[in-house]
Amino acid sequence: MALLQDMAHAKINLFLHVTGRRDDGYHLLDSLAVFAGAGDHVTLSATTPDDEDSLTVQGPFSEGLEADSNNLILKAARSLRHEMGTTGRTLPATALRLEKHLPVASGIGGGSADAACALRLLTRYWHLPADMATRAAPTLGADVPVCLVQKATRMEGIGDILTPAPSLPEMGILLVNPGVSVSTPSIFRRLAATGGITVRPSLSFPEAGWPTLDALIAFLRTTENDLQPHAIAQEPVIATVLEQLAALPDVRFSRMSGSGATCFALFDSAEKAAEAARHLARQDAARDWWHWAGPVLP
Ligand SMILES: C[C@](O)(CO)[C@H](O)COP(=O)(O)OP(=O)(O)OC[C@H]1O[C@@H](n2ccc(N)nc2=O)[C@H](O)[C@@H]1O
Ligand SMILES: Nc1ncnc2c1ncn2[C@@H]1O[C@H](COP(=O)(O)OP(=O)(O)OP(=O)(O)O)[C@@H](O)[C@H]1O
Repeated sequence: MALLQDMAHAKINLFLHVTGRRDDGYHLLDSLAVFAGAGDHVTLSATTPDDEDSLTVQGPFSEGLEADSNNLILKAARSLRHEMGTTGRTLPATALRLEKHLPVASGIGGGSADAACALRLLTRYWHLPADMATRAAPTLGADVPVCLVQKATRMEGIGDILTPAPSLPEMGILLVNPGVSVSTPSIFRRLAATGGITVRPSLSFPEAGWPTLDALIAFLRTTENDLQPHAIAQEPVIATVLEQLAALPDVRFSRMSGSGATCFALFDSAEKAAEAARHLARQDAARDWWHWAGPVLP
């Protein structure tokens, strides 16, 4: 019987600037990440005391995703056990279940969101201090810290310096993935190979936030996703997705998230996003694409 459950929501980078490169090859970023209602479901059940933590994976995007020790959910469990290592406290084994609804390797942080979700669930189940999950998160991936927070956040550093975003307007979002998986390292490698770090003046967020979608969009138009041209060069279908999004009824803004291939479009409401999704689904080009429409989380 499931004891605890939580959702691993999709992370969307409304903009993503690459501002530098560290000696270890990791890139310095500036990004505004928000979370959509779309997400994977993770449940935790108790298991017999002698068992190891286990994982089963189901759901529409489970195919090809191994439930083995490389899965970020089991890595999250190991990282917390490692953090506890020196205290001598025994943590009971758990049976974790992932229902995978987000496309894998798609720029919306699915694996990172799962890892963060597992950290939240295990911290609750094992009654661990919250800062243990905060310490473990960056060891699991650059997007895991922001996914642990799961709220609109400015990401800086390599994704490890987080500041709550100022207030955002209500809006609807449509996420579209054309069914190509994109490896994040390959897109950063493409960017590095072109020496392509754009020097910009530092960006300031309005302290009072963006009271309307118009205000947010005016701000987003001063920004870019620096990974987008490199992802399009690798997967030209992303340009087709962006063309389709820009042509949707009532669309206000569209762009690629993260390292792709998922693109997003913003609307005045979740209802308008859902209406646009129905329109998109009728287009031949989009017949096999994954999409999700709904609210951006507050
Ligand atoms: C593109 C973003 O999704 C934006 O939110 C993230 O920066 C990527 O986060 P992620 O997928 O959790 O990334 P990781 O799994 O930690 O890193 C994958 C690879 O991407 C590159 N990488 C990642 C993050 C970063 N700030 N600089 C990088 O250069 C590195 O080559 C790294 O080996
Ligand atoms: N639970 C998981 N869900 C998805 N991918 C996982 C998981 N565990 C391990 N992985 C591996 O992590 C890699 C990245 O997957 P993920 O879905 O997080 O990419 P992404 O959406 O591009 O993330 P980001 O936006 O953080 O770059 C995949 O190649 C996959 O094999």
